[in-house]
Amino acid sequence: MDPRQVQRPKGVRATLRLLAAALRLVWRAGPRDFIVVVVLQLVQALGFLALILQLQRLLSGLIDANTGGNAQGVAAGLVLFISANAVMGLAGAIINNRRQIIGERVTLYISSEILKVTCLAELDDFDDSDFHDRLQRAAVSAAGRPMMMVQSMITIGQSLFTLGSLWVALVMLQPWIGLAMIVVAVPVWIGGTRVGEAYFSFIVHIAGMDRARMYLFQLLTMRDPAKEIRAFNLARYLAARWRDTMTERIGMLAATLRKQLRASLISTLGSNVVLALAAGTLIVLNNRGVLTLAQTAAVAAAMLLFGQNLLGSIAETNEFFESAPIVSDLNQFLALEEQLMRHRAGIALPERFERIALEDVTFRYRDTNRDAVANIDFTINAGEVVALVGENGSGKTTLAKLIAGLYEPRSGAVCIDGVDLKDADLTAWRESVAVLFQDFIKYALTGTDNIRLGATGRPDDPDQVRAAATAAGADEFLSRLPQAYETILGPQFGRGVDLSLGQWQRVALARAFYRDAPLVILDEPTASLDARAERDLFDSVRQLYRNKTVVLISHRFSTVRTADRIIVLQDGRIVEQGSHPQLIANNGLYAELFAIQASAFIEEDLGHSDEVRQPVQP
Ligand SMILES: Nc1ncnc2c1ncn2[C@@H]1O[C@H](COP(=O)(O)OP(=O)(O)OP(=O)(O)O)[C@@H](O)[C@H]1O
Repeated sequence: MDPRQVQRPKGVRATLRLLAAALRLVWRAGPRDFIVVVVLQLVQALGFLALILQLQRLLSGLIDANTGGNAQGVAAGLVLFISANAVMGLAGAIINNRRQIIGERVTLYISSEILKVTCLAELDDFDDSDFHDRLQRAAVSAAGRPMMMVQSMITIGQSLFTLGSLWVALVMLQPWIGLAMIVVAVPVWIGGTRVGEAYFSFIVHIAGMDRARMYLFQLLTMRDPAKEIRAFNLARYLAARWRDTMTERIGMLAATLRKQLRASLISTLGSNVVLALAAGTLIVLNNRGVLTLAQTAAVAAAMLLFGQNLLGSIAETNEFFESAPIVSDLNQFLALEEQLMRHRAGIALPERFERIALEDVTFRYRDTNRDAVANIDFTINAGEVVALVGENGSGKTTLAKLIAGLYEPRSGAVCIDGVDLKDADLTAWRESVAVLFQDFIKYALTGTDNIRLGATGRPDDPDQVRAAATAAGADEFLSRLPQAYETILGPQFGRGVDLSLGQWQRVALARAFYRDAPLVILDEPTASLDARAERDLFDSVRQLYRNKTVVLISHRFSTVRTADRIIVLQDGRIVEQGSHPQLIANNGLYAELFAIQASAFIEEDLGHSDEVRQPVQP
């Protein structure tokens, strides 16, 4: 992604707006702790003011006492001085304690907000690498940022209170020095913004690369890819590629850190020069008798504290400016929620539909240059079993996703009882659809959970879970597991066990059965099933889906031939449709594909017979 496309907060106003947004964030995450911290910071700052003024009084008292004055005032002043110091120490301890919990709460709040957006995002967004980069920046790069920003904000807030009260004390003691102290802060501000910009540019550049690196890391550490990576001896090769991307990242980070260091050094130097000039002025004022010794000492102490506080807050300021554009970027990501929500609100569809009509539907995936499906026109009536047939890449799954409302057509419409899905309440429509994808998820959860995920809104009913499993042919093996249905399916958690691919497919089918939706889309439901399981499945499908509408995708003609209607796709277009006998009589693509599959069986059979018949030549 071009980093110039990313909006950054520019100028004092934008930074202040961002600060306000960050404050809102902290407020929403935990208002009580926030108030406690702010009040204590105020106490600390006032404590500083009291300390400085008390110091001057103490010094004057001491000088008075030395010259024969009253020493009682000195003792009382000393008690006040120590009390103020103790209160400040206590306040500091409580602030440190509370800000940790605020940071955690803000992280929890932000992560939940990020999840809200990702839950609303559509499949099309997940096909978009820019969306993944933004998500990566929000979830990974910005994950710790709210906490850092809050912490630096609190420290800066504390420093600002302190600096403010020291500044008031300085102005009261010597206005010119007070003015000079404002100038000291300018290089710190400029340096901070430079440091922040450098780091944000790095983060924007690195997002895609970081995702690729994490992907390689997952390939090497997750269970699913482990077998192929070992069988192909790929581990070392992939680890080397991972190391290369990591090394490249470190190189880019080092260059960014050099830029940051340069900016920090220049700003520190600038502030120190102004401080030195102010100190020189103070000496001159003392030498000329403009300030008394006590005043000079108090101003010097205040200046020292001011300088220390300011220079001590450079790291925090840099961190604040580093976090600012990242948090601004995060805010922009979170703002997507509103846009995505608008997309979801729409006309409510009836629970049971009568007709699904695809009207001249054309769809092209993002960043591709050809239509995956084009000019598709057909109708599915409630209760029909419609099969989609065609060679690999002909557009069957794409059509299924369009019907399920997972993608929006580029042109044309998918209408449910006359309502275009574009205008409908998609969440409600998806409740009416049960889809079993060919690449279904193998949830590393219990058998019960794997089935119950089909309808999480329904009250827990073990009988229904078992009924769905029985219909899908999964009850037999699930019951035999060590903890039966409560066994975790996946050995990576709690002594769970893995299943065979065919068994997994039956569990996924059970999930679809359990959903009990009026429209069922089965994308290659029998791909991993043995012949007996396939036959059993279709017996139960007919039984279970007597009152339902079924869209069936399969390369197995034994499976599709029973459908009421078969739609044949080629290169994303419908080339034929009809019942099995009609399509065979048509002698078109369907008949050709059917003949190829049938002859493959026969040839295999003959080939095997030949092998048996012909003796092996020595
Ligand atoms: N997310 C995607 N992004 C870009 N192109 C895609 C995406 N998914 C599928 N395609 C492309 O769309 C076309 C149709 O794919 P689709 O998955 O619908 O085919 P299919 O008929 O289901 O194939 P198969 O029989 O192999 O499952 C293919 O050319 C494929 O490369």
